[in-house]
Amino acid sequence: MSATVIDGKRFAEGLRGRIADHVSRLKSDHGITPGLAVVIVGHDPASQVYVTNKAKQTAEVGMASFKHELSAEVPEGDLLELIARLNGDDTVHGILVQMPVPDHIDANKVINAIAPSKDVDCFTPANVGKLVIGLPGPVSCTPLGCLMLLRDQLGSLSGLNAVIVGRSNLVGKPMAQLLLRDNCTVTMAHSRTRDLSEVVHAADIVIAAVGRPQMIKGDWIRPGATVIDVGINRIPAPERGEGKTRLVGDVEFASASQAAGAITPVPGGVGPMTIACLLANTITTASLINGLVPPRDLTA
Ligand SMILES: NC(=O)C1=CN([C@@H]2O[C@H](COP(=O)(O)OP(=O)(O)OC[C@H]3O[C@@H](n4cnc5c(N)ncnc54)[C@H](OP(=O)(O)O)[C@@H]3O)[C@@H](O)[C@H]2O)C=CC1
Ligand SMILES: Nc1nc(=O)c2c([nH]1)NC[C@@H]1CN(c3ccc(C(=O)N[C@@H](CCC(=O)O)C(=O)O)cc3)C=[N+]21
Repeated sequence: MSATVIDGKRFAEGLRGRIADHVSRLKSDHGITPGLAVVIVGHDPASQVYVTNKAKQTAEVGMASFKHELSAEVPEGDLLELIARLNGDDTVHGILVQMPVPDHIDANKVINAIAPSKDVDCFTPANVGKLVIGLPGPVSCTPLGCLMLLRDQLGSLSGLNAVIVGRSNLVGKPMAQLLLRDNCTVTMAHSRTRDLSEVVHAADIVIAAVGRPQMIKGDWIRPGATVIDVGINRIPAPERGEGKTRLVGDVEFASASQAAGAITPVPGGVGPMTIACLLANTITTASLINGLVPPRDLTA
């Protein structure tokens, strides 16, 4: 069997189109231009690409985009001061500090400095709490993107066995909350999980968020399962020429796509959805800051 390849890139384009429509309504009906500030510390080339894509897509949907690049040696206090300034800036409705930050900076301090009302990553304890108990607010971007692709593919997720490999605050944990909300039976696997291949084999839905290139093999996948590959790993690709690299996920795509019913590719799967959901969250925060009800249909 050969799986349906889920086109996250195209799905994200559609979502950005709906976001652009909503932005123009916010402008014309309420005089609000949603604004997103992205802060990057250091010069990691992969992060730079990601931040540049984000800025470009933010502008394309009609939002205001603010980019702040700080040197890798910036003192923690300067970063916290910048965040405080953005918290107080009425043209900014969303603040994203690209992770990871350099070792001399305490990531928890940075997260806690962001006003929850502008926390479009859904990193602050206040917003994580809202997510868990189901109150309106931003929803973690990557998990939200995965959920949208799953709903589009499967319709109802009710009663399905979902296995999430990886338990980070960024992906695994919020993913579990969203799938639980959609009535999946959720299992979280991690580096101490025994018999991982068997745990994965029980899943109707597999979410791979490990950060290990092609670790999850095709024969672990239950025939017909839906596989969402969050991993973004750059590996050497000598076949493309000396020193060249390519992106692969955490799933061995060639073998897994023989077993799965549907599977996301890397690139072109979850990644573009993450950025589109970030823009959707900026509409949510811009609405709430201005006392408006955030649109529910955008990411439904
Ligand atoms: N597409 C997108 O938009 C995004 C992609 N990513 C990518 O997703 C991947 C995961 O990111 P992130 O969640 O931040 O990663 P983290 O490194 O924070 O977490 C990795 C998780 O995988 C678990 N793990 C590590 N090794 C194994 C193993 N051998 N078997 C089982 N579990 C294991 C770890 O377990 P333990 O807790 O026990 O250590 C941990 O929970 C990365 O490739 C990242 O680049 C991330 C964000 C967005
Ligand atoms: N505060 C914060 N929030 C994040 O959401 C966050 C972060 N920090 N740090 C890093 C990770 C990683 N991440 C990605 C998002 C999109 C792509 C993406 O668009 N990928 C394209 C390919 C891009 C390429 O070619 O390099 C794709 O998969 O098709 C990748 C990675 C968000 N993260």
